[in-house]
Amino acid sequence: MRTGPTSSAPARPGVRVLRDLLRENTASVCAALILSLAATAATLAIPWLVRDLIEVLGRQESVVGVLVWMVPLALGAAAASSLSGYLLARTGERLVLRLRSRVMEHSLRLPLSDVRAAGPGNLVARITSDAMLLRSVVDAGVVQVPVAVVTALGTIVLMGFLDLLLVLLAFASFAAAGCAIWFVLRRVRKRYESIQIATGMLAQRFTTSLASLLTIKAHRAERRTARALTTDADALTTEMLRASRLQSVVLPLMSLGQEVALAGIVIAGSARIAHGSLTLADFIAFILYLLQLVSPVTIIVMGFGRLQTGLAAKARFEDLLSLPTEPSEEPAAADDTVSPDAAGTAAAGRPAPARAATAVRFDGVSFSYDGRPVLRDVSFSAPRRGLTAVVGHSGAGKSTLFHLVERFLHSDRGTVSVLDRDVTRWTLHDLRSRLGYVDQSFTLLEGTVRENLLLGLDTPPGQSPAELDERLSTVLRSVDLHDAVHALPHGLDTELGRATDLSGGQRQRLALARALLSPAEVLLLDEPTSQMDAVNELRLRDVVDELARDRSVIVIAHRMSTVMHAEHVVALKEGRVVAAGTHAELMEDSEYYRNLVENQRWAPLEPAVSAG
Ligand SMILES: Nc1ncnc2c1ncn2[C@@H]1O[C@H](COP(=O)(O)OP(=O)(O)OP(=O)(O)O)[C@@H](O)[C@H]1O
Repeated sequence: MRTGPTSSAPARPGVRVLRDLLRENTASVCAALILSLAATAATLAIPWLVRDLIEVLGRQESVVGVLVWMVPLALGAAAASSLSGYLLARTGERLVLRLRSRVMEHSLRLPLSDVRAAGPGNLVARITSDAMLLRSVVDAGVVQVPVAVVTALGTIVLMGFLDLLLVLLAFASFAAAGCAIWFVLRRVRKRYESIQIATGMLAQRFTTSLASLLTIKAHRAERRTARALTTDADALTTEMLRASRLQSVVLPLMSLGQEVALAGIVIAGSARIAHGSLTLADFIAFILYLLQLVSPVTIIVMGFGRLQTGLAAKARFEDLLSLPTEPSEEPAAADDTVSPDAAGTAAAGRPAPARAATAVRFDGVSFSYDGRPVLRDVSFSAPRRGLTAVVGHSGAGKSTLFHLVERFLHSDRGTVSVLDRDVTRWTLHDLRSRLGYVDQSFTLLEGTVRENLLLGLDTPPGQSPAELDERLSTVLRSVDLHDAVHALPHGLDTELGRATDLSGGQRQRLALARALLSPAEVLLLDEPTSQMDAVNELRLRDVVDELARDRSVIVIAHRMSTVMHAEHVVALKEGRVVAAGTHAELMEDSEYYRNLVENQRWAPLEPAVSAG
């Protein structure tokens, strides 16, 4: 089975999410790095100047010469450090913004099957918690840890100038603690991978639960759903606690190393002072450097911890961004059935296939979901103009036909053509701009009525805002929605989807109004009147007839009235076309169709007329 247009395309290897993002912010990162190094250099000089100060005081000389250096250096270090911190935070925020928009756009361009497999909640977790974790790679990995390493090395070198033996002593204590910490941090990274998976699962279940809230409430399943969510939250907490247990030993291990070093140095240092091989000023400077070493070592240790978690997030981003998106702009292969035909495309203002005899054609098409055959050797065609109805029992494969036309899915065998051209030879953009699609759940986006109506239109219908409003009003009137929309708090500019929404039938009519505005040559309507009352259905049938006058309208119909009205009816049974023709022909020739009509719940709205 191929479940998406791109599943045959090779995965993009080696998406370097961090490198790409950093490249866009090189200047800020470099500035932050330079400022931080400058602050480090100034900080390193301070204990040395303290040593000079003690010596000057010992000789009872003026301290002004030393303070002239010390004060500006201390103030400069503070200023440079704070500016570097701000630049780093700004870069981090920009990076998160860029990353989020890249992930959101990429997710929207993925094949439907990949989005379903990943789960919307998991994708949401990428732009929330994972984005923040990746940010820490920039904070810690690009500036803080490298600068801390430089600071620590510089401090150790200066300590070496003061007393090499004491340095070796300090180094041995820190090295022992460092080895233990390294071992712990490696395990922390593994824990964080599990934490992010658990976070994604929780987000996924919560998102799905909120989307199904109506059903949950109607079935009084709040408590049961909350219990399932709590189980997922528990799993997350367990993982967090495991990570916290590991992390909780890191700082004490470091303190222990520092205390052992301090104790050893005080003992050894006192002995060396008594022996005359170390001055008091050098010893105090050495202790100051040792205390100063704590900060960079803490940054290194904690930074490595954050890096581990950030790198785990980075790997997840790279996995997601490596998934190939739908190829929207691949060049269409040469096809001599296609040529500019301005007359046929005045509405759309773009080239269309010339001599297109059929709007949609299926030639020996088979398709299966995970090896389970859904369509078997399907062949039929829908003419360039007029109404074609597709009928069949629930689960017969009717919606799957539309998904193949739209290239949401790819056939296993056979060819699907639109306007006499194999769908795989259209660019996705061109293909989908020629198709108008009203899906089964007549989905509206969260946005205003106006935005919903204009969705997918490259050019608004109307030169001026007044003309546009007039056009929208006409279309709304034709689906009997004009008064309902104008009764909304802000009319066309009312936000739908949250506090204000439409009824099921109104949503359906709005989705149809959107199709009416579309200049698409082929309209695919998946049960467009399922939620309408008889009056609205009759009205809508007239609208569809009007549409079918100069375009092809293919409708998946459960209502008898729609089917009888069609010029062409295709009957589908368990994924096979069992009959095709007019309603009258099928009533005559097809037992399956007769049974469908006789056993159906559809009630004719008017006496049957012979179609075709
Ligand atoms: N995403 C999916 N993954 C796996 N199987 C699927 C998926 N979508 C649909 N199916 C299966 O494919 C078969 C055909 O589904 P399809 O939605 O095309 O039927 P239909 O004729 O449109 O049904 P209905 O009239 O109830 O909408 C069904 O058996 C269904 O269970």
